[in-house]
Amino acid sequence: MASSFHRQSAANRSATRGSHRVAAIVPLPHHAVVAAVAAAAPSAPAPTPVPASKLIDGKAIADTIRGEIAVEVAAMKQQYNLTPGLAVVLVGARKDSETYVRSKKKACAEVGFDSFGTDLPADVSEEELLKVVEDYNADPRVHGILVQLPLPKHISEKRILDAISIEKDVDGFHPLNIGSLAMRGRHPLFVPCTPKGCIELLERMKVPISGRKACVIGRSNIVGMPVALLLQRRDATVTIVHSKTPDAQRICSEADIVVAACGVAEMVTGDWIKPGAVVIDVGINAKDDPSAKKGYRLVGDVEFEGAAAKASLITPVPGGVGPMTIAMLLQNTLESAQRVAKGESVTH
Ligand SMILES: NC(=O)C1=CN([C@@H]2O[C@H](COP(=O)(O)OP(=O)(O)OC[C@H]3O[C@@H](n4cnc5c(N)ncnc54)[C@H](OP(=O)(O)O)[C@@H]3O)[C@@H](O)[C@H]2O)C=CC1
Ligand SMILES: Nc1nc(=O)c2c([nH]1)NC[C@@H]1CN(c3ccc(C(=O)N[C@@H](CCC(=O)O)C(=O)O)cc3)C=[N+]21
Repeated sequence: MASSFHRQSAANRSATRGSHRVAAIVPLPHHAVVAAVAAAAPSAPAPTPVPASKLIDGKAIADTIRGEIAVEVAAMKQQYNLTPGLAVVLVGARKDSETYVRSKKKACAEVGFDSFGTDLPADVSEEELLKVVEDYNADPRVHGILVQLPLPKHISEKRILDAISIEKDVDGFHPLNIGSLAMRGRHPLFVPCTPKGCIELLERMKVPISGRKACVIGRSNIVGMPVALLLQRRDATVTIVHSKTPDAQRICSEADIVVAACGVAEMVTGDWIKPGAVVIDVGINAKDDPSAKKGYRLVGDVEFEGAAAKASLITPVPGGVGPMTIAMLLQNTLESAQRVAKGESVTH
């Protein structure tokens, strides 16, 4: 049906120099009108689907990694009688944070980890939160501690994150971890989860990194800067663009690999993408969508359809980097438990 409408309108178009309104003024056969109405409802015509061969299926890759982790956990229980444990601390009742924390706990259960959780009210004092972190630092059942961000305004994020014992900092946010990432010959204890997930996607998709031009859009401590450092460690030539960069679009359009982490919904359009580039979209933004059950849907920092038309490979949102972040959190927690099991001392 849809194709017959397209054929019909194409025929009409030649007589009217491309105006789509022709469909309304030139009588169409009944079946074409039905197709036109279907195509117009509920809003714009559906875009051409992105071929599966272009998609980086982060959810499937994360599922594979979680399967690999579950095997390691079972072996560790056998060999060392030790179960990895992750503690997740949530302050306040932000809906998105609650959702993430729930999925982290579920992911722990699925791979056979113990999970510990502390939910605190939004008005908890900094001292009380510090006490929770210190208790987890001292608890031998806990190999990883994650304090869900953002924290309420009255609490110093820096003070809390600095209090997490470096051997349990599975988020990899400690300055020593980031510092090690920036130095040749050094290896951080934990690589931050989202940046690690981006690299894992490139590696599992066999995307060459060495010698390629990469553009990272964003320079935050938790995504942009560490992802740029990781790409650079793998011998990419990396340019970081940020909110004060003039001509970010032109710079980006020269890159073979683009990592978008600017926190601006659908900012990176097709014009930013060099034909054949690989696009990793870290962004998670809620966009109003009355046709969606929840009234919104998730979109990335990349305008997906336009970028996909240019890219050779692209991550979707949801189902791209997000699930990898959780898989990498599990992997970091497993590594932490393995260090304990093997009695490895922690040095930088
Ligand atoms: N999938 C996942 O697991 C995760 C997803 N996210 C998502 O990733 C995105 C980035 O997160 P995060 O790094 O925490 O965000 P931040 O807001 O901390 O940082 C955004 C960065 O983008 C830069 N930026 C902002 N506007 C522009 C612009 N117009 N042009 C170029 N650069 C710009 C900022 O520049 P400047 O430094 O100059 O201000 C800043 O460096 C968000 O969409 C977030 O929701 C985050 C964590 C995990
Ligand atoms: N200490 C700390 N560490 C974090 O790693 C951390 C944090 N705080 N605060 C918030 C951000 C955000 N983040 C995400 C994790 C998973 C998905 C994810 O799984 N997203 C799914 C969709 C989930 C949905 O449907 O809502 C997807 O993209 O497919 C998204 C975002 C971790 N963060």
